[in-house]
Amino acid sequence: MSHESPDPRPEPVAPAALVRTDGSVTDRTWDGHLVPEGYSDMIDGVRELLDRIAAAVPGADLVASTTKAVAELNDRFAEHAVAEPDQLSGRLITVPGRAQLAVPAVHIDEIGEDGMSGHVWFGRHFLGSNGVVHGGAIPMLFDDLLGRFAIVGGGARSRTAFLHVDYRSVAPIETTLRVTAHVERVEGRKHFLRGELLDGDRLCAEASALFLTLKDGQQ
Ligand SMILES: CCCCCCCC(=O)SCCNC(=O)CCNC(=O)[C@H](O)C(C)(C)COP(=O)(O)OP(=O)(O)OC[C@H]1O[C@@H](n2cnc3c(N)ncnc32)[C@H](O)[C@@H]1OP(=O)(O)O
Repeated sequence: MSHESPDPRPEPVAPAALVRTDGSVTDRTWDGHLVPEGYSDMIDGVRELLDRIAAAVPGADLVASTTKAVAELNDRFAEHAVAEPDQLSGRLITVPGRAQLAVPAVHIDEIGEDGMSGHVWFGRHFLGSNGVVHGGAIPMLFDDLLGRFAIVGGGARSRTAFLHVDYRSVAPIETTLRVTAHVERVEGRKHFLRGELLDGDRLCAEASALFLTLKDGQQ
């Protein structure tokens, strides 16, 4: 059984090249590794695939061909495995979601030293139930976004000490939601940050977090 339904996915806005928030273009990760052309498009494609799989009831033919294609891709990617310091995924700071597939892709509209605003669109991959974003995806979004500000400036490595999320109202999937984040205060190594997720003017969730700059030699 198949239903014709309008495709709710927004037009892709992630650029093919890695465009920084000031409009300049880079082809490197934040720690200097060269990124192959089309890498962020590949990540966008895989994100879409996750949404498509979540939303589909495939026939046996499609299940079998997908299983075979995925097995082949797994083998090919295994041949290109690198050690953690050399990996690209998660290190593309200019790409929504840093090319880390577990992280919801936040598109930054404005960014400064102390805060940012942007938007995010959760596809079916992030469905909890009843048209609502999975509750676990929202802390993931905040941890990643707020953690980014803990390294703005000196670029020092930091780690989440606590992340508190209040779910104020449901966050719908397949809807463009607004995201804000700002630094509340800094006390030595301690960076206190806050964030909000909004559907229009309606507050869906808010977060407060403490990130600690790591000491020399701290793992
Ligand atoms: C761009 C990329 C963005 C990605 C962001 C993703 C970030 C992450 O998810 S990191 C992974 C998740 N987090 C972790 O695994 C952290 C595990 N915990 C730890 O490693 C340690 O407990 C760590 C580093 C947080 C703190 O340890 P340590 O550096 O020894 O701090 P410590 O000396 O105990 O405390 C320092 C200060 O922080 C305070 N503090 C520490 N933890 C907490 C806490 N949970 N709540 C409140 N205050 C705290 C202490 O009270 C102390 O305050 P003060 O200086 O005023 O006395």
